[in-house]
Amino acid sequence: MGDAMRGAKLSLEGISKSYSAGGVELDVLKDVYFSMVGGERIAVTGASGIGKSTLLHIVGALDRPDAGRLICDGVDVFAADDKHLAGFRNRTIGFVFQFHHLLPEFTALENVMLPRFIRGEKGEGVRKDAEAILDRVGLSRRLHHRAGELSGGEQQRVAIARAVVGRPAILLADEPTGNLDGKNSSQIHELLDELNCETGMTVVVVTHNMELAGYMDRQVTLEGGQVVERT
Ligand SMILES: Nc1ncnc2c1ncn2[C@@H]1O[C@H](COP(=O)(O)OP(=O)(O)OP(=O)(O)O)[C@@H](O)[C@H]1O
Repeated sequence: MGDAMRGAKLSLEGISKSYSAGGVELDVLKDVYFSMVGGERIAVTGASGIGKSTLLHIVGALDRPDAGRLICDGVDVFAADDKHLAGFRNRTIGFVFQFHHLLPEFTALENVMLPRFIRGEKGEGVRKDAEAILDRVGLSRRLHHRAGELSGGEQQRVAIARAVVGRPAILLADEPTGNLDGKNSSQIHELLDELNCETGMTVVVVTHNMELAGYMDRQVTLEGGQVVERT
């Protein structure tokens, strides 16, 4: 996988986020303070609907908070204009969604090359990197399968390959095993662990699986709009 990635130092300082829907105001995140150092593996747990995805979307700059700052290696992320924000998302963050969001008509290889094309990179290097990372996640024999033809576990591995092909400092995974059986679920967690070890990238995983959460360096729970440290 070439040169090592490195986790970034990231802090949330007084982050708040509310939604209003149907005349009801919902305060999902309330003045959240939370820091992570580079290379940590963090599990985020909490009841359904408590705000885990909301938190992850803000950490990944997919959504803006109503108040508070996100500081990444000393830079105030949301103070930047949309162009720089897109740059942060594209270069610093890798995002794995619960339902992978692959393009079903495109091959595994094309899906993994896509983020690099979006960055404006092209050429043989992009293909080689995509092939290498697909090999790394055990899919060297599925490069030219359409994403829609792969099994659930294979699709999620392609999604992880796509998230890390740009060598992000931070990998955010929102219930990446939510739709997988126990064996596939363990394999995905092992893969995330190995990538963390090999590259030094920070890994933040939202999971309902307390046993898998127990293997992470830190476990935090979202409760009453706050991040509570468990370990
Ligand atoms: N765009 C939105 N507009 C209005 N309400 C929203 C919006 N997005 C989320 N919510 C509400 O905010 C709360 C937190 O949602 P979120 O998806 O962050 O929870 P979660 O902890 O990830 O849930 P789950 O474990 O079920 O995936 C929920 O009650 C949800 O209904």
